[in-house]
Amino acid sequence: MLSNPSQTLTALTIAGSDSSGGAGIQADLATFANFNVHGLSVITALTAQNPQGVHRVSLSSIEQITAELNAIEILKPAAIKIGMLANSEILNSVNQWLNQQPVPVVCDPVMSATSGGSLLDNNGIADFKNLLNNITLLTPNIREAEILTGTNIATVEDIQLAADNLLAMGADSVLITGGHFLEESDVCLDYFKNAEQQYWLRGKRIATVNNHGTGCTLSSAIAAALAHGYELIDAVVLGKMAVSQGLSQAQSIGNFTGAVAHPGGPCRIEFLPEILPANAHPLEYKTPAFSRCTTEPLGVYPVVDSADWVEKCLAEGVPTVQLRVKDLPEDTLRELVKQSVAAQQKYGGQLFINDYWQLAIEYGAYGVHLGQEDLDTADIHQIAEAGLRLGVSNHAWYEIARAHAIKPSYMAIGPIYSTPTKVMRFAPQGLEQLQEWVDLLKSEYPMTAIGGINLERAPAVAKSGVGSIAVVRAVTEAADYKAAINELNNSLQAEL
Ligand SMILES: Cc1ncc(COP(=O)(O)OP(=O)(O)O)c(N)n1
Ligand SMILES: Cc1nc(C(=O)O)sc1CCOP(=O)(O)O
Ligand SMILES: [Mg+2]
Repeated sequence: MLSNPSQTLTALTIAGSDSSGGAGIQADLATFANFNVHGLSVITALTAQNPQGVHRVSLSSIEQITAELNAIEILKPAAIKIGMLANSEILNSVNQWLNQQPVPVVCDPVMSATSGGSLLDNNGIADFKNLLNNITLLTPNIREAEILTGTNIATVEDIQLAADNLLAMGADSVLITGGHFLEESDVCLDYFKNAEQQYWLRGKRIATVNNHGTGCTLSSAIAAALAHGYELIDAVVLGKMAVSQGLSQAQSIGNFTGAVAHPGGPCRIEFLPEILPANAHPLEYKTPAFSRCTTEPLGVYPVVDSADWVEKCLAEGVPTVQLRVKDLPEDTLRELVKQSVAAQQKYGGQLFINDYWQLAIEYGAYGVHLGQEDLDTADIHQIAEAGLRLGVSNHAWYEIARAHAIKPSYMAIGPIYSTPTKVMRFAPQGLEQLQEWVDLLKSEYPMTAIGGINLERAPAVAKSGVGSIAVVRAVTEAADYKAAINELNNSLQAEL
């Protein structure tokens, strides 16, 4: 899933062995390998199980578990995944060791096997809250959330309440998975919450009985992504994609139910989850219907700060242009938008207005370009209903999943290289990340790449197949802007 890092990354799973190979340590190590992370393992218990049931459980001694934990410490796991803990004695000794660990911990509160056998005794369940202060992300399914909170979960509101309870019990963040919620629906809804944010993840429901190891795969995939240094919210998206893709390829074993597959390789867009807008009800949210762009790919895309520049670029035949201005008085802004729309009517082309979506609607611009922060406040449905196109900026997996819920007219990816034009919270993506996102998204969205792209870098960017290059300085600071537009266009045309 994630490419090879420059040095070996390690992640640790503390879990039980599943003799049938689909869950537990076996699933965790396969998942780590898929994410190019070296897996360390501390085995809390050996289970003799197959798809018909758990036949026997043999617990590791506390001495053995402690020795293994201490032994692997020098290999510096960059993230930890916790699965089966079996009883309160093991739980409390693992917890004591976790107190000294400075890395993120993802915990799947394993209580029973898919086939029904108990994997955590009642004292362990009672002591579970002891562990929660050391947990970065808890990933219970509905049943586990019910047991940990002592509540019944039947509705969207019940899930939200359970998440609040689990946070109050001490977990930093919680992801309640919805595999067993609204099972007849064609979507699967998971709910994420922490002190900073809450959102619903909506993914395609993969209807299969071969789902052994789903919770193990999700939690270890998130841990592996954290080991790579991803933010938690991005790691959750990557974990969800790995599970959906794995379920889509899961097969039975002979006549027996099988487990989540670990196919590796690039992810397909059908497995990219949507992160629904924060104020949307997950059962009522309607995806806006944005018009497609007229000219796709979007081609050379200058991002400029005056109506004069809009006109010069459109006169030069660029297919797409953006008016991007900041901190101007209302009167000046109106005049700029009005003149830019007039230039578009004269020369044709696709004019996007950055930020000022109401003015864009009022003056009949071709489209609006919004950043992720703007998505919190803009009325997305109003923009779509007014017939304007929408472009959205993306800098991370979380943002892509968020934009995917809106189905914009195009997706912008940036910053590809570092740029002095704008203070960015994100490191440069580089060409490899650009390529991964182009391969994932291009079948559904026209795309553009932005950030630090100049004439020398344009051929390499165009090679990704992105189909469009958005630039500020490469046009507005060029000695000869017409020649610059021409050269950028040549780079793109060479890859069509
Ligand atoms: C084509 C394109 N991509 C990204 C951006 C950045 O937009 P945004 O995140 O809204 O940031 P500001 O431009 O408003 O600073 C863009 N403008 N155009
Ligand atoms: C406005 C903007 N948005 C970016 C993003 O990554 O979202 S990068 C960027 C600045 C691009 O300027 P230049 O072409 O001069 O590097
Ligand atoms: Mg903006």
